[in-house]
Amino acid sequence: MEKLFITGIGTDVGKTLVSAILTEALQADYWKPVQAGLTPTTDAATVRGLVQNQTSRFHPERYRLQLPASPHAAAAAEGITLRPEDFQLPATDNHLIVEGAGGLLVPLAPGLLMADLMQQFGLDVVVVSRNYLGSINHTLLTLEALQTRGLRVRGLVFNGEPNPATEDFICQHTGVPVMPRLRAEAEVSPAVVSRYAAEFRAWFGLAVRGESHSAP
Ligand SMILES: Nc1ncnc2c1ncn2[C@@H]1O[C@H](COP(=O)(O)OP(=O)(O)OP(=O)(O)O)[C@@H](O)[C@H]1O
Ligand SMILES: C[C@H](N)[C@H](N)CCCCCC(=O)O
Ligand SMILES: [Mg+2]
Repeated sequence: MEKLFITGIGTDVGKTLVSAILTEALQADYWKPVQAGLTPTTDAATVRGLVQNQTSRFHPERYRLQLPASPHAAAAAEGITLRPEDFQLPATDNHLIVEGAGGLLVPLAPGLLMADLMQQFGLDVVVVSRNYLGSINHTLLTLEALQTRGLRVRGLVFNGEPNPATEDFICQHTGVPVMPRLRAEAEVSPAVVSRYAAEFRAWFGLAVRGESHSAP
């Protein structure tokens, strides 16, 4: 079973889109433990709207915070303190996609980072790297912090128009497995997610939906 934590090199890098693609590819369950910002929509609602298979289940967020801000600030604004013991992975026999908020070292509470929660869950990690000037540094910092914490990278996803100089350097320098890349799409739709999901299924060794072979 694939149980994957989706993080990124920052906020707005495409974690929710990649989560939707992985959820569709694996017909996995989806869980966003901490949602900061509820309007115009939540990440779980976005993924639900992009996924077409009937198997995926969407587990309720543990925290739904009003402010679209860092989770520690959004929680403080509501007088809430997030604690590690508040979080338990949803029980499921299915594959599971867990989406973080922002990047790896985003604070949840004083002294508590998203990375601490990831270590608590012990899941393999998917890192989303959006291509922009500065993304090499942000990607290498993220991968180094994951390594320092003993978190295993299942795959890196480049998002945005290809930049071979950036992507080749990151791949050669770190040696992390690379998943299919995403182009900048004119619109993000169920059809786009379905197209990428087929590529990701192949990457996982799932030639036909639901039929599994050995993963790389
Ligand atoms: N490849 C792409 N093509 C077109 N639009 C994209 C692409 N990747 C991401 N986007 C858009 O960029 C925005 C940010 O992406 P997304 O919501 O997936 O980021 P995120 O990393 O999940 O952010 P957060 O930290 O808030 O969870 C969204 O509007 C999304 O639809
Ligand atoms: C509100 C936003 N879309 C994310 N959910 C949270 C991003 C937190 C970023 C904190 C930081 O790194 O400064
Ligand atoms: Mg998101």
